[in-house]
Amino acid sequence: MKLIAENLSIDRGGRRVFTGLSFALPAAHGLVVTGPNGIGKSSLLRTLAGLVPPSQGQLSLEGAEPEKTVAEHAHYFGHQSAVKPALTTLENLVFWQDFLSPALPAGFTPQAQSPSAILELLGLEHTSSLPAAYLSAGQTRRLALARLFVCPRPIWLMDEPTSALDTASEALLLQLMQAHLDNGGMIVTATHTPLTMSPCLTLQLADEEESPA
Ligand SMILES: Nc1ncnc2c1ncn2[C@@H]1O[C@H](COP(=O)(O)OP(=O)(O)OP(=O)(O)O)[C@@H](O)[C@H]1O
Repeated sequence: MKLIAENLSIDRGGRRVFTGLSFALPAAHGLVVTGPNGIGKSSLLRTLAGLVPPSQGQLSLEGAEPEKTVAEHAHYFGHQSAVKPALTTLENLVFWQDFLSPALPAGFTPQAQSPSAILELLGLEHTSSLPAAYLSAGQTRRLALARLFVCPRPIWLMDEPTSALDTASEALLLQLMQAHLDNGGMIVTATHTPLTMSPCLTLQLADEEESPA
């Protein structure tokens, strides 16, 4: 399995954010996208997630389930947590498990976890019958993360994944990210915080006008 971006251009609000971006990400690899504020890291992740269409260029996933798009092979873990506040934490996960369809291309074989098992793993079991509106910011992030485990998909798109997490939760997140790579998954993450994943590629976005000639 390989995620390939060819000659991508992305526009936001009528302005070109970047152009001519290409990369290839093999299975079981992470890709850390770095660059200054406003350079287009979140926009790239949103394009990979199918939320912002590219103005030019192509995305493809070699070795994918043929009837599914790149976005249908991906989980998007963005700034907003996609948590329904009126549902309990358990109901949130049951909803996502019913709503999302898994993608299990060759070489990617993790089992879906049950909502209650992943709540326990992420230290949220005591909140299972609590409306998600009552969770703290860090607990809400952990619930958003739990969604990635109830429906296995090989590509994780993670925008500043450590935000709002305490030190222990951040360490657990890094372990889970590494386990995802070890299972043959891929992670594209935009971050200002150094993250340890192995093997890992980097993609530095830079303002073309400020790049050396
Ligand atoms: N919905 C939108 N409408 C118009 N412009 C937008 C929209 N979303 C983002 N932009 C613009 O696109 C550019 C890239 O934004 P983006 O959020 O991708 O940057 P970023 O590299 O992730 O920044 P940061 O490090 O601050 O999170 C910025 O100039 C931003 O103002």
